[in-house]
Amino acid sequence: MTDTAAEAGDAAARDARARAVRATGAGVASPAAPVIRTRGLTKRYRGGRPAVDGLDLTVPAGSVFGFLGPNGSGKTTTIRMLMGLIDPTSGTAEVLGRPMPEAARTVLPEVGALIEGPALYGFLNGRDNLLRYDRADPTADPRTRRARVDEALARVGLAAASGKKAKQYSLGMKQRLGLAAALLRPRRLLVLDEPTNGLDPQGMREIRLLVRELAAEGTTVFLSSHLLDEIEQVCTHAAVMARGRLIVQGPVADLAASARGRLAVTTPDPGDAARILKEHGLTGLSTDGDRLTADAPPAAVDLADLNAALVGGGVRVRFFGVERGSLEDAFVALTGEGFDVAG
Ligand SMILES: Nc1ncnc2c1ncn2[C@@H]1O[C@H](COP(=O)(O)OP(=O)(O)OP(=O)(O)O)[C@@H](O)[C@H]1O
Repeated sequence: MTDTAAEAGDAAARDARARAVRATGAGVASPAAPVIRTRGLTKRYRGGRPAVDGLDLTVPAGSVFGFLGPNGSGKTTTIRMLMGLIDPTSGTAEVLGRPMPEAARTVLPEVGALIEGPALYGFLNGRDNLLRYDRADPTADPRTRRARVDEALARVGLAAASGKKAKQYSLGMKQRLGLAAALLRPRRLLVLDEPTNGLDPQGMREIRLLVRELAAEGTTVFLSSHLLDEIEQVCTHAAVMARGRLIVQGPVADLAASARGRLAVTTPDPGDAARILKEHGLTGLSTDGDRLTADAPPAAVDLADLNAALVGGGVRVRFFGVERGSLEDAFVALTGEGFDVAG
């Protein structure tokens, strides 16, 4: 297909979606409505398999929603469709209850976004970069501009560094300045694409703290990450992507709990312990020094009986218990693959 034909196809699809929205009267947001909702959202770049394939995503209002997946799983492509930067091949996306990309003009002023690093002028200092952003917003009152910029700088901890040129900023400072730009006006939704990518541990902690603060004030935060522990630390909800498809979504606590977890035993007698656990039908045994783990037994098995069997068999038990499943366990169980956290 030529570019023009592809664009014409996009335009036709957009018109069809707009007609469908008008016909159903959708597009009027109710307070309890999800902040993001996609149905069958699909993007196929030229040739190749879909980068995003039939995505049904529901992001509840007030959540910190982690969009998790290994590199190349379709996270950025999804975010770009949600923000109206590219058209879907098929399916629909609603942001703040309105259809995207059709309603981009009214939706985007209520959405703060940080996608693929902020666009900054290196030769301007932090404050002047923000003044530029604020000036570009036709709805921003010039009389309160300085106060707004100062507040945003303070918010992200850059007040003291605001006179420094942006090109002298560390990656973490640039990221925080980008966030400050997103926070120049009140937002109902913040969309952050890998906000801690490339940051040192201290920078990561600062961004996570800020995300929690914003969420506490009622802003819904949608953030993508390829870091499982990051999602477990800051998110209330998560969706897991693999190869363009949604694997699972829901409250983080439920997702982690759905993983069975592991029985762990610490003992100076690991050989005897392994034999006894095997005799009691436990599977997935693995020993590392004095620590033994196994798939958690089914609920019907009383852990007290298992512990008594070990002690009765002469095993000296230092620790015995089931360790909670992590999001990584859930991912591995659902996909049968390891989660590639490198990168
Ligand atoms: N403009 C493009 N043209 C063609 N293919 C693309 C384009 N952008 C992304 N892709 C492909 O689509 C797939 C999904 O990429 P995407 O960037 O959405 O994933 P991601 O989960 O955000 O990964 P990363 O964390 O590496 O950015 C990949 O196979 C990628 O190579």
